[in-house]
This record gives sequence, structure tokens and C-alpha cells, in this order.
Amino acid sequence: MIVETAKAKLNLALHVRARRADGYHELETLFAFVEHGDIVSVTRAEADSFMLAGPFAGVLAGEGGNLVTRAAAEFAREFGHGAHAITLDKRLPVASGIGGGSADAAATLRALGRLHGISVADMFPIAAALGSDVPACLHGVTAIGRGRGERLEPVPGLPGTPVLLVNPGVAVSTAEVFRRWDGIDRGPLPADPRAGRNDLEPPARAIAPVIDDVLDALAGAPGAGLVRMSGSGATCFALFDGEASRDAAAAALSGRGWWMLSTRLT
Ligand SMILES: C[C@](O)(CO)[C@H](O)COP(=O)(O)OP(=O)(O)OC[C@H]1O[C@@H](n2ccc(N)nc2=O)[C@H](O)[C@@H]1O
Ligand SMILES: Nc1ncnc2c1ncn2[C@@H]1O[C@H](COP(=O)(O)OP(=O)(O)OP(=O)(O)O)[C@@H](O)[C@H]1O
Repeated sequence: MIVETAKAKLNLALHVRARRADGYHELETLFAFVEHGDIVSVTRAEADSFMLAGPFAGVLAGEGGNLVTRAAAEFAREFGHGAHAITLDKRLPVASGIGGGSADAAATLRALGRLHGISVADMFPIAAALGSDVPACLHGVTAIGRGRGERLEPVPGLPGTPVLLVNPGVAVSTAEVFRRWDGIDRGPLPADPRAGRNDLEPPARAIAPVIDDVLDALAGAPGAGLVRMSGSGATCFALFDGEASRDAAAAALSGRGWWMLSTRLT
């Protein structure tokens, strides 16, 4: 059995530059990844099967078209290699700005690629067709993303940095957040992400005002550095100066009923 972690994705900064004629938006974003995420397990099988497990399995159970099965179908169409039994242990909240579905699709491709000797580079076109975040998740390294997120330039990261992810439990539609972007280009990604922004924060906060509470709570935590919303929200993150301050912040926020993940950047 091949087991792959579908690491949660963070946008340390996300600058929306322009609305395109095809409905997508030109972005400049700094992608980073954390140590934890969903878990995808793949084995060869007589017939294709897909099983959901884990704390957020129920949210997806009634839906068809899971990104895992879509990724496996694209892989089979492109490379063949027969049937597989796939399990998704769904630990990341759904529609939360940390790329859950994209990371799952990428982990599925990586697992199938490892099983059948197909390189990440050869799977790149499939990844881009599955979603804007899937190529970044397939590579899984700190990188600047341009275009709709698929043009990647790896850059040095901050591996080991303690990070706390907080999601207030409100699902936010990525398409809806982009639709509400005000159309103003506020300039390119700076070299230091702390000087950057997430341009999707204002539209996401208009849909889910509780995001303000999450950002305020994280900004007030001792030892917190960069505090920002990831992707189209509603998950927000804080980078910390140590594991003790991160854990203290998690303990202080534990009564709010918010989902939290204490982890580190990779
Ligand atoms: C917000 C980010 O998570 C930042 O990394 C991504 O840009 C979104 O990535 P994703 O969830 O993989 O997005 P997709 O599944 O490709 O697109 C969902 C919807 O988001 C909008 N979308 C997405 C990416 C992009 N560059 N411009 C867009 O306008 C489009 O309305 C699209 O229909
Ligand atoms: N394996 C999956 N995990 C999560 N969502 C999935 C999956 N497969 C399909 N979906 C669908 O994709 C939608 C977006 O979910 P996802 O968790 O990928 O959003 P996200 O975290 O906002 O991603 P991004 O940061 O890439 O925009 C969900 O509402 C769900 O209907």
C-alpha cells in the first residue's frame, strides 16, 4: 500500500492582480505547506473502489465527483495501469482555503505515480486540469505561484516554523469570494511576505464576518508573527516564534469551538 499525506496548503500572501476573460483571476501568491493534512492510501485492486474515513468524511459522503476519484480517473485515462482501492482519511475542513481537495487530488496522483513509476513532471498537465491549486500541491514545496496559480517558481521556505491554523467552521465558496473581489490591483508580491496581503480577505470577511474574530484572536496571541487568512478562507493562520507560544495560543482559543491544527511549515 502507498500512503501519501495531502499536506494542507497555506497562501502566506495572495495578491489578486486581474480578472481574466476566462473567468479566472491572475494571481501572485506564496504557497507554503505544513506537516499535517489528509491521508490518501492506494493499493492495486481487481476493481476501482473509494472509501472515506476521518472526522470530515461526513461532509463529503453524499457528494459525487470527489477530487480523489477525479484524479484517479484522469491518471487512468492518461497512463492506464488498471484498478485501485483508494481510501481518503479526511482530516482537513472542507472548503476552507487550505487546499484540502486540491491536496487530496495531488496526493492521489503522487501515490499512483509512485506505484507505477510515473514522474511528477509527467503528471503536471493532469494536475493543472483538476484545479488551480493542484500543481502547487503536487510539487508540495514553498513556491511563488503566478497565472491562476499553476506557474510555479520554487523559493526557499521557513521549514520548522511553528504554525497554528484556525477555522471557525464556516464553509466559504472560492468562486463566490473571487466574484466579490473589488477589481483593484494593489500591486505585486513583495520579497517579504509579511509586507504582502491576502486580497481575498475583505470579500471573505463580508461573507463570513467571524473571520475578523479569528484574525483578532491570533493577532493578540503572544509570540505570533505573520497572521493572515489563507486562500479564499475561512481558515486563518499565525506563524509563531516557538512551539510553546503556538501551543499556548491553541490552549487559549480552545474554548471557542473552532477547528485548530498545531503544526509546522515544511
Ligand atoms: C484561492 C486559492 O486557493 C489560492 O491558492 C486558489 O486560487 C483556488 O484554487 P482552487 O480551489 O484549486 O480553484 P479552482 O477549483 O481552480 O477554481 C474554483 C473557482 O475559483 C475561481 N478562481 C480560482 C483560481 C483563480 N486563479 N481565479 C479564480 O477566479 C473561479 O471562479 C473558479 O471557478
Ligand atoms: N477530497 C475533497 N476534499 C474536499 N473537498 C472536495 C473533495 N473533493 C471534492 N470536493 C469539493 O470541493 C469543494 C472545495 O473544497 P476544498 O476543501 O478543496 O476547498 P478549499 O480548501 O477552499 O481549497 P482551495 O484553498 O484550493 O480553494 C468542496 O466544497 C467539495 O464540494
